Amino acid sequence: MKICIYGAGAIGGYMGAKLAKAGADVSLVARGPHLAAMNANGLTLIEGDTRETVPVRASEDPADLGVQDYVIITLKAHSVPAVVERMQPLLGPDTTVVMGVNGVPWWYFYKLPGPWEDHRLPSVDPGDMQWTGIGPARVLGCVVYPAAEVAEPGVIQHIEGNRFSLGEPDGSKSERANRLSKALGAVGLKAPVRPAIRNEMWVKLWGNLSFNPISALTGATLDVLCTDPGTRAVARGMMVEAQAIAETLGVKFPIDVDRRIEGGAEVGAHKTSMLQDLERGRPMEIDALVASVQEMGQLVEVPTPTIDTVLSLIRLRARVAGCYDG
Ligand SMILES: NC(=O)C1=CN([C@@H]2O[C@H](COP(=O)(O)OP(=O)(O)OC[C@H]3O[C@@H](n4cnc5c(N)ncnc54)[C@H](OP(=O)(O)O)[C@@H]3O)[C@@H](O)[C@H]2O)C=CC1
Ligand SMILES: CC(C)(CO)C(=O)C(=O)O
Repeated sequence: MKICIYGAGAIGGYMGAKLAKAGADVSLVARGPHLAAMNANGLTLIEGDTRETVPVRASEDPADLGVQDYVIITLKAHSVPAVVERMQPLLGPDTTVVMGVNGVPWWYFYKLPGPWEDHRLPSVDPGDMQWTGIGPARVLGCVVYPAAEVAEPGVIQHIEGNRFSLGEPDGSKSERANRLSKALGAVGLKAPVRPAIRNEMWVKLWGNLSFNPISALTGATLDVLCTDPGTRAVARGMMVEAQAIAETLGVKFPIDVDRRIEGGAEVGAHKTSMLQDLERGRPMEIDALVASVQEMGQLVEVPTPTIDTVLSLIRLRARVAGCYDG
């Protein structure tokens, strides 16, 4: 089974190191000093007290790697449209593409029964580039739970978690999902196949939608922003609006908003990825995490006054910092 991880930074590097260590046929698409370090010295994974280095096959050019059974995309959401053309050599008629990316996925409405079936989302898929160039029939949904970072080029620091939930857009228990689930399970990751992946996606998105921009606007870590009465109320307002949108689309939430905020607080003094990106002057995932939910609200005619307010603030904050051009 040939697996290629496209955008093997923190999350893709973590998964790639686990697969490579177990002898899987895995290759990585990466770039810059991180790619150079992996090719020179191998990929190092620090997990708990263990530090292990494995040789990996890595390239910036997908044409070096050939047609794959699975392409697992672990780029930041805004980086995907630009690589669709470049990834074509990896895609054959039977290639499955797993979107290991936070936020509302571009394929969200594919095979979603109801009035919006096959609707496209310009906020995450401008010009339908992914819908046309990857194709929703190839896609296996994924919710990414581990936390990791690139500690230095070629070195991945695992922080916590090992679950990558998988799910077909139509909820079926497919052969392709089961095969990947087993392959990831065999290397020590958890990859359950879920019958309703969108439900799980929204629970994760609740946090990213609200905690990420609030942390970037305030500089506060999760423990602080989830317990300060003012920012907690803002997060709650955004989550309640998101819940109304999702429920209109048929989503069922297994927990309530307050439990989700408590879960955020329990993570502790953690800087969200959006705050980290702002501090490092890197592009921020504002469209996939926040603008996409506003767009869905407009589609299903659910008002989003709190999301609108926070979105306008975070957009301007990010533009001023040179981290966003939307
Ligand atoms: N890190 C985490 O703890 C978590 C992340 N996620 C989500 O997972 C996704 C991936 O995040 P993360 O792993 O942190 O991101 P990273 O930025 O660490 O990884 C993406 C990698 O892709 C590389 N890349 C970008 N464009 C290209 C290109 N054109 N060709 C080759 N390589 C490229 C980047 O290089 P460069 O650095 O040069 O841009 C980077 O090394 C995001 O959606 C994120 O929100 C979800 C849960 C937790
Ligand atoms: C906020 C958090 C920890 C969970 O919602 C996250 O996923 C992120 O930092 O991007």
